[in-house]
Amino acid sequence: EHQRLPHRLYTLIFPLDKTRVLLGMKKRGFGSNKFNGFGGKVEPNESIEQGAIRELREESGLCAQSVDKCGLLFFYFEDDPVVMEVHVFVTREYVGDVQETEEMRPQWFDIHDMPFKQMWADDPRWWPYLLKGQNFAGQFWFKADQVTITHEKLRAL
Ligand SMILES: Nc1nc(SCCc2ccccc2)c2[nH]cnc2n1
Repeated sequence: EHQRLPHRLYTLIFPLDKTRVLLGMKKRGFGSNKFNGFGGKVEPNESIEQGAIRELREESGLCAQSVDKCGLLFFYFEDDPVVMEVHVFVTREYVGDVQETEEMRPQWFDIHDMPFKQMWADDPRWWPYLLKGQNFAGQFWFKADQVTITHEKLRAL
């Protein structure tokens, strides 16, 4: 029988504003000291989309009025059996004032000047699809260092 590896659901959401994207410098926990979108685990009592909206509000103070699904990413880490299933969203309609939180120090970046050196190693691979509005699906296999990508699959949907 085909043993499916256990998956855990996560969200990742990027607020866009014309030629800028809001990223957060993660101050603690998983992915700390990297710029990333806002996100985290999906709670049992919410949809994936509601989870993305909740995380954005909790981590940046922004309330998304609408979100667009833009990608699906699977991350495998050496010596960790649980696969991260990350649903990626963008939002262009949001209200509220950006604020620093315990989790995140938000910062706007020009989309053509992304701080990729301070982001996850896979991000430069799928960001061109996100910017072109092309939905994408990707799988990335990492070494235990969480930096080295040993294998990847990525395609436009
Ligand atoms: N951009 C990006 N993001 C993540 S995790 C995003 C989802 C998450 C998970 C846990 C806490 C908060 C947010 C990545 N993992 C491996 N490569 C990656 N690239």
